[in-house]
Amino acid sequence: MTKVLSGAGLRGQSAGETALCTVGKAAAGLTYRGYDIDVLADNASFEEVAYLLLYGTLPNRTQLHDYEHKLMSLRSLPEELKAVLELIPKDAHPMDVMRTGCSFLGNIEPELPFEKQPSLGLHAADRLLATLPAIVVYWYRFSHDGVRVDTHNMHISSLAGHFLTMLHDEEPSELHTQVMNASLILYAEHEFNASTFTARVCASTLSDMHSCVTGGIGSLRGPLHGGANEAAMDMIEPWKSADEAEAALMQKLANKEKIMGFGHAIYSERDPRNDIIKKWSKKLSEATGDDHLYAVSERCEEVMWREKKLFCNADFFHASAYRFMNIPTKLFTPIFVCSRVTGWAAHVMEQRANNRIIRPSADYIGPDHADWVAIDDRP
Ligand SMILES: CC(=O)SCCNC(=O)CCNC(=O)[C@H](O)C(C)(C)COP(=O)(O)OP(=O)(O)OC[C@H]1O[C@@H](n2cnc3c(N)ncnc32)[C@H](O)[C@@H]1OP(=O)(O)O
Ligand SMILES: O=C([O-])CC(=O)C(=O)O
Repeated sequence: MTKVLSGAGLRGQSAGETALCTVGKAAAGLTYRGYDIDVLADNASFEEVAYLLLYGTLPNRTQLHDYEHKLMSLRSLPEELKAVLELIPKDAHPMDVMRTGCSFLGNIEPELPFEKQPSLGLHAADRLLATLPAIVVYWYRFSHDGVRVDTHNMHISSLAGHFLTMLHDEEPSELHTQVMNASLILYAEHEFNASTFTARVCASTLSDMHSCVTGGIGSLRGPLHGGANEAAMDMIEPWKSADEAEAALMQKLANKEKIMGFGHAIYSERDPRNDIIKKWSKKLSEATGDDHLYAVSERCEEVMWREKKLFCNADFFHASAYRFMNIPTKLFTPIFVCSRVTGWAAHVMEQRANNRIIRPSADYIGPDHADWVAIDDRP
């Protein structure tokens, strides 16, 4: 059996410096470059937040206009990439599609020599930010509906609106655009979480942006990280009332199961993003005439706090919010990618600006010495 080391998971250990984000300030706070998450979610567009993370300051009106137009102009997918996406079967997981799409784009549009001109990294980041939503929705609509979506839309400036329009073939309501915008802001950045750390380790070898982001997608996929929004939906979907949810959840806790969408490696009191997405989930529940899903989610929150003192993380109320907007469960974690790519890329740029290869040590727990045994003498 594997021995769990006291330092397992590197919890509480600093692995470097960042100017991008604070997580768990006074046990519960979150800021991006000093701006509080509540303020950003209430006032900013996702594009403003992306600019803040990647370019270092909030854009003025002209800079924002230019940035939005730049991102819009980068939405088209190359024909070779579309051909690859069309080969991926319908039952593939969209996170695998994104991983492949990102990696393939790196073959046909490799990042130019960023060592000589660091700003080339930002161009690769902007291209990924503009194309990742197109990659996943193009594949989804082709494999599920046989439709080749035109991803080059110069009409809708927000990534939130563009994503929902490509997915549903119609422009979203104001409410849906607002919720998606807030969701993208909440998911954009989170210090040295597992996927960002993956991207930074990759960057520290002086690898290219596409490799760093591809690695980030792979790390985010797991249910202990970004995959939790999808896993939370799978859990709550069958429960048709709050009482049914409570009984089923109590059984899961008795079985010592992990409940997806609860707990956090850094926050100890609450996840500040939960109040924000929960508020939007409630608004959507009222707007759609939902008669149980929001109540089920709220009861899960009550039971988990009462029984385990565990709070909802950013993922839990995202599940119901996305369902109310008719987003298929399999696309929940890919939306997280469309947002977190800003954080990953900003960390890659930060790592490159002050780089030393990341190479920690391990505490060796194997045998001191092993005598060689010839192959025919082995048991
Ligand atoms: C966007 C994001 O990535 S947010 C995280 C999304 N992930 C999830 O929602 C998955 C469910 N949550 C978890 O697995 C964990 O809470 C993590 C991975 C987020 C954090 O993990 P850690 O910091 O290692 O916390 P750890 O696992 O040590 O938890 C401490 C105790 O609480 C328990 N616990 C933590 N989270 C949960 C949970 N969701 N359900 C049940 N018990 C839990 C653990 O079993 C452990 O109990 P023990 O001391 O009796 O063994
Ligand atoms: O920070 C973490 O460990 C997980 C994460 O990415 C997030 O909560 O957004």
